[in-house]
Amino acid sequence: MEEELNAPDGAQYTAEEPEEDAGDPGVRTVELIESAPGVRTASADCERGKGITHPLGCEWVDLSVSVRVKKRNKGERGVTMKQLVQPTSGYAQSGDLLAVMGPSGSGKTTLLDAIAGRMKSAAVGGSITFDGSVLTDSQHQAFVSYVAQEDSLLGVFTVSETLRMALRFRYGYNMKSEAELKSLESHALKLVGLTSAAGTKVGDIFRKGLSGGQKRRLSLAVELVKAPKVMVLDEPTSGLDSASAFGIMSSLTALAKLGHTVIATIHQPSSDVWTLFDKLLLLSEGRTLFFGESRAAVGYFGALGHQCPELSNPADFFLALINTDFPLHACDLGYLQRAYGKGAPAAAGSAYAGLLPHEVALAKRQKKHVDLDVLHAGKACGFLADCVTLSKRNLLNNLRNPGIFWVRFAMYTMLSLMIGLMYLELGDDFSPSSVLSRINILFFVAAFLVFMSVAVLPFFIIERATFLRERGNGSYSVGAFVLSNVSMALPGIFVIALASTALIVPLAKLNGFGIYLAALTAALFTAEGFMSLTGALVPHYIIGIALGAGVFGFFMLVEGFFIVKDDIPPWFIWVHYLAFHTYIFRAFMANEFEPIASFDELPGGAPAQFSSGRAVLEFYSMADVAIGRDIGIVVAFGFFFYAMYAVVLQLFHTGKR
Ligand SMILES: Nc1ncnc2c1ncn2[C@@H]1O[C@H](COP(=O)(O)OP(=O)(O)OP(=O)(O)O)[C@@H](O)[C@H]1O
Repeated sequence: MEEELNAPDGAQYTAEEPEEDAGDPGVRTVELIESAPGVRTASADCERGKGITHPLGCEWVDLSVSVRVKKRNKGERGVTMKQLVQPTSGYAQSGDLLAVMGPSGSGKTTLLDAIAGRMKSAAVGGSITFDGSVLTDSQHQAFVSYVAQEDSLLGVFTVSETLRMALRFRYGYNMKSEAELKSLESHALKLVGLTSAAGTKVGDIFRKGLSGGQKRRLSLAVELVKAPKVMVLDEPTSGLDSASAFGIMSSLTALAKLGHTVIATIHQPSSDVWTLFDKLLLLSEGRTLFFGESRAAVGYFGALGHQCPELSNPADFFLALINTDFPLHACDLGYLQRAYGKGAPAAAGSAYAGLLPHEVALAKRQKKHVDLDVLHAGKACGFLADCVTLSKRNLLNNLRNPGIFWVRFAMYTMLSLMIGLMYLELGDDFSPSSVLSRINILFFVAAFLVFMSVAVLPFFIIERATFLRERGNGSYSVGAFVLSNVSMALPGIFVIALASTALIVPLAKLNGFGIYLAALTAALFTAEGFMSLTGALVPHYIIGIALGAGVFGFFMLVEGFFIVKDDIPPWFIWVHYLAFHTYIFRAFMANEFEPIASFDELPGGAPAQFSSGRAVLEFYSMADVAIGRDIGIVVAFGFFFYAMYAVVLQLFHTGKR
């Protein structure tokens, strides 16, 4: 079972030397994986390129990335294209650890995103092939795992639970036994050095958990357990101390030696880490200054007149050389670019320079198409299994994250108790003034309890980052995500509505407990659907809260309380129909007033304004209320919001940038 972790395509991974592999004199043997009994280790089976009969990972030819930017010059308007990455060619094959280095802003992330197929709005030129084929989006997701620069983990889960869920998304429930899953989990933990932290919670704003470096390592392990063929990592060592950085890079090297292709950007590798790289791609200002065997880089730059001093870390030397932001040691970049472009590096035996190394050419001849069986192995479970995993996760997350359920539950309970006490035994009072009290309590519940759903938005937006990562890596579909969100939101909503109803209705002695509960549950369900949609539409929760509050405020204004429907100006009447608050208020009003046959007369025997509950409903233009239909409309709005939420996620939250 460890083999699945270690070998992305076990069938193609043998201990035999490939026919035409000339070997590599500069090979290092890596003994880094502490293997479980019976697990092949990197050192036992393969050195770079050896033992892998299927050596081609990915190749890019004349790859460039451009984005549209507004023209900046005075008097000029419109947009122009800005090239973030100039045409560059290269490859990373099974067994390789390719390090992409360059100063900040040099285009490393952009290049990585392009290779990993994560560009949405940018124009990507040239070609990128994996095992000789151009991949579709879904093939990309199965073939390539991407570890982004920012960690996006759910804070309420332990390290072990986080990995278990990643395994469930990969294997579902029938493919692996509990023992096999446990073994995969513990092997991944060993690889990233988190065994002792297996039971530690990731941590969030409510609780302390893993350190930044540990989170980084967990993000890596989450992708590692899926055994992807190609791993693309943006700054896997950022925030780590030098020993941890070396540990992580060692694990990645070992992984590469077992047949994976590993491409990673790295900012400031120590000299120990530098020795682990197989290949190096050096970028500055979006231009490639070097691509080739990392051990050839010192000689290459030496040949161009930039000799790395003895006992210096070559990584530090190169980065200082090509950093134009702080040009303390910076050289003439133009010269290096021209030299690279002219093929000077080929002479140094280091550059791609349009010449495919013989093993890549061989693999291209042997294997023209992507092995679809391998790709399908990337995701071995279906929609239902994903729904089960996501539902379990949502339920636990809702229960464990105080901000999602418990804080709201406490707020609703306290407020409902106050409402119940404020309007104590109102139902026994049939004086003319009780009409106003009844209408006010119902408006307050319909408007303010719904309004409080805004509080959940920040958590939706925090969790969106996790969704983006998982969707980008093909863990599950939008449908499974939304369906499990909806189904797991319902129990919490029902409990909150029940607690609120149980406090308000008996204390205030209102009519129709069951209908009141149904209307409040529907209202909270729909409000949460609206906030989910809002959360998907806005870039930041502050904007989302402002937007949600603004819309809810507007809906309250036109729901028929502050101004009766017949008096709403024609230019706003459409909002009255669009606002789901309207239907909640109508259902509450009908539920309360319909059963009241009469109200008391005014003191002195003068008739009151409203003789009966029916008269109140008529005054508020609510004579036509059919409670079931109105609650049904609220629920329909809820499903509409969730459907729109799914559409927005599908179209705009693809995990690409
Ligand atoms: N959508 C965009 N529009 C305009 N410029 C962009 C866009 N995306 C990135 N850039 C610019 O492209 C350059 C390269 O960005 P990129 O994030 O790839 O750099 P990087 O080398 O990964 O930097 P760092 O090491 O700091 O993460 C930067 O100058 C950045 O401002």
